[in-house]
Amino acid sequence: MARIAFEALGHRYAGATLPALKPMDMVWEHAGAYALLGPSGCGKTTLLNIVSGLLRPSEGRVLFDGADVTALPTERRNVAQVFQFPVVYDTMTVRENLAFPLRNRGVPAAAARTRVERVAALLGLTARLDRRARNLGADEKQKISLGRGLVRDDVAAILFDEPLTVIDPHLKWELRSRLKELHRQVPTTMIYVTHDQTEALTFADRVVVMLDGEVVQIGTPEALFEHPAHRFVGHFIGSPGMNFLPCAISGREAVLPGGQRVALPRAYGPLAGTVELGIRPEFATMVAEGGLAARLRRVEDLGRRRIARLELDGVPVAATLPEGMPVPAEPRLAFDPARLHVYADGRLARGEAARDAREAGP
Ligand SMILES: Nc1ncnc2c1ncn2[C@@H]1O[C@H](COP(=O)(O)OP(=O)(O)OP(=O)(O)O)[C@@H](O)[C@H]1O
Repeated sequence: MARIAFEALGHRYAGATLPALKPMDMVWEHAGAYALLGPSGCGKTTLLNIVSGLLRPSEGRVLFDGADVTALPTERRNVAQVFQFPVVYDTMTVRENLAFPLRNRGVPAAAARTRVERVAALLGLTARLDRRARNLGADEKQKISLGRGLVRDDVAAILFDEPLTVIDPHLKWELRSRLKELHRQVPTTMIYVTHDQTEALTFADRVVVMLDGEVVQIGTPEALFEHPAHRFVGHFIGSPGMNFLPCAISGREAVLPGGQRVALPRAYGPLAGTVELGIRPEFATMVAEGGLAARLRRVEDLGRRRIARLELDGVPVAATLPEGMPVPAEPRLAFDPARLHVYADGRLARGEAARDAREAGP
């Protein structure tokens, strides 16, 4: 397993006007489970291919445990890769397929057998071990691909590129949990590319959120939920996503477009660009009295909770309608002050309290 560091890493494809990756510095720790999450075209595959050595970056360096691997081809990086579509030898049995990466490395037969059987058990392939791969369905072939990626325990990293794309939806949940379990048992640096937030949040200890060739936040699933560093993270993570209300900041208050005022947990200095108040629907609650006046558009019953769709000073807002509360005739909305964030041009603004704490740090 390796600690992977990027130094001023960037990439522009030949002839492209915009960079696929903007210059970035970043570290992925030993044995971490990382997910690269973002919409199509944000640069996830480009970054993964730079890590695997399939692509040489146009700028900067990649280090594995401090050693510069930027110019090394894939076969000299000691990485395992699992792609979207199965890569299996049809004429071999499942056991032979799984053992292949071990045989290639000269792992003794007894050790290889133990390892193959362990991985097969984790992926639910035990009963199929002596079947030819050719006779299996797409799901099972992809499980073999996953197994071949996971079977060695001496790799620098295992790279997964949307590995559950061909997997049947009901199996996806199961495989996600199995991969997580495998990471617990064999702590290897794992990098998992996906555009699916559920996959990223289930698998990863740290999620790397990308947008337009930039890493906009690296954080635990909790951090992405509690403190989205970028408007995009607030919107992309969570269902429904975070609410954003245009506002003006006046000391410790946000003034909404219709003039209603919201008390803030901290003061903000002058902010440039478009300023917005961010609040997750989980922390915006309909109340019987007090709070802010709003107009109710509709209520969505999601089974375990009810989401009210409102307009607050003309801006659409999703909020929580507490269990048992009748739909009010005159809707009022209260925000949990500790959960309010302010964004300037899409980026989280640090308030005075946060700034003081940072300055007091080492
Ligand atoms: N070989 C290439 N030549 C030129 N431009 C490319 C090439 N491959 C990717 N790009 C561009 O680089 C940007 C990043 O692409 P990349 O494939 O890394 O994104 P992604 O997040 O993996 O998207 P997807 O989920 O659709 O694979 C996109 O604008 C894409 O069009």
